[in-house]
Amino acid sequence: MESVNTTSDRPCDPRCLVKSEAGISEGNVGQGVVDFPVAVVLPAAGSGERMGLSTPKQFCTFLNRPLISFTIETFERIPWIETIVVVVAKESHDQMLHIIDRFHHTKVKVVEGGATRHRSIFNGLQAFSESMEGPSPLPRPKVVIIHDAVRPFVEEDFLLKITLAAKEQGASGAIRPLVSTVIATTSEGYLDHSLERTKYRASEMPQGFLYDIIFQAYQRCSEFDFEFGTECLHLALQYSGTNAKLIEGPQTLWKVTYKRDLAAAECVIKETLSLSACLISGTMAETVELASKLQKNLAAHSMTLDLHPFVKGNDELLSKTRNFIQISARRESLSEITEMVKVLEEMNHALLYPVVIIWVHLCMSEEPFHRQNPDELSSIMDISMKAKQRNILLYGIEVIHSKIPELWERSVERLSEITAALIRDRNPAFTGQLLQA
Ligand SMILES: Nc1ccn([C@@H]2O[C@H](COP(=O)(O)OP(=O)(O)OP(=O)(O)O)[C@@H](O)[C@H]2O)c(=O)n1
Ligand SMILES: O=P(O)(O)OC[C@@H](O)[C@@H](O)[C@@H](O)CO
Repeated sequence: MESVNTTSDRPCDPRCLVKSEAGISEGNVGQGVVDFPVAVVLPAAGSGERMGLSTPKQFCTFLNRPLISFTIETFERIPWIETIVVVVAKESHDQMLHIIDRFHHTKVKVVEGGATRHRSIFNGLQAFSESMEGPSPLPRPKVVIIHDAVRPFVEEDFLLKITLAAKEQGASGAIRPLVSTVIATTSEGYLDHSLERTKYRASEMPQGFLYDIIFQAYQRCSEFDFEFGTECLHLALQYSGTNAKLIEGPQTLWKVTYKRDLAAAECVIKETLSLSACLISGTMAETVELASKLQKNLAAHSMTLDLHPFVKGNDELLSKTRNFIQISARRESLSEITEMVKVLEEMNHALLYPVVIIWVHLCMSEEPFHRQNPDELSSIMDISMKAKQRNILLYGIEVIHSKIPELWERSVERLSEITAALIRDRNPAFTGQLLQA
């Protein structure tokens, strides 16, 4: 069992931007309501056979991070959750410690999993219990949340509902409507009967329990349960006589099981990252006009651009987004981009999610920038190569300020489309290029 640092030094989770727009700001949902210790057990010792990859799915990466890191981040941001126990296979122990260190995760303890999910969960629960052998136990929680490590999208307000219901009822669980009818088959592989779908629900995660109830259930359950069971709520009912309160959760609770689920998870995160951007335009009339047009056009792509000067130390502003668009007509502005990269690196702003910087060069003459300054092209590439190593993706776009209104409008439209695509896709392949709008 290992412990790691307990301070958190990270900018806002982009997914909380969604909540903040929905009026739910991170971190104050449960304060004052949860006045008892809460811990989480994340079973993550599976092999991910259905994913069909050599890497267990919890360690498959997207946006330069393993799936499990996104799930841990969700829980470590919640102030009323004290401890996160991650249960991994013995052979993944060092890899898990590396992930914790690499992404500065907090509150995390790592314990060894078992041959089945129930055995892994029980091992996780035992981390809180006195035992003759082994290191000193973690402080015993009043409520323990059990959540599959391969379900990265769970929101604080739903976790609060599950936690409070578990405190009151002894057990609680997330459910979702079935999307396919459940049928029973004969031994010959024919239809025996179908279940009336309205009477059934899919059991999802998170689930919450009074710690003593679920720990007792695992102490009493059979070898058959350990070997073949998949439902913690059943154990609580069968062995602790506790009937779980069922709470319908959002559709984002899905479990990453197949390859398509990994692609879907990446898509959800990218969508959330692209909701906002910081737009820096300087004071020149033409750049201010272009910024205003860009802001209006990107609103049509569901992107909110806030016009702000990029001020070092303005952590409140910088923590709100991971997208920065600098519009400039001056050649020297590349040095400003270098400074921006330096500030973002010092803030570790790209630790968890790739940061996008788009340098828009407004060419006031008919002679494109790259013809006027051929050596600058290599500078953009050099700056972007270094920035990419720190998860900062730098793109260049050149737009010529045509005197012909139709040409100018068409260029602005193309600039908007390219900008939206770069922010949304965050494709490292296009970094360092000077694209033409
Ligand atoms: N012995 C096991 C088996 C599963 N799990 C965890 O339980 C969660 C849900 O299980 P599942 O989706 O079935 O994961 P796998 O067993 O890895 O997937 P598969 O059945 O495709 O092999 C996952 O986070 C998985 O890592 C675990 O901790 N210990
Ligand atoms: O069954 P699997 O091992 O694929 O995954 C575990 C799921 O069954 C479980 O997370 C929910 O059904 C709730 O118990």
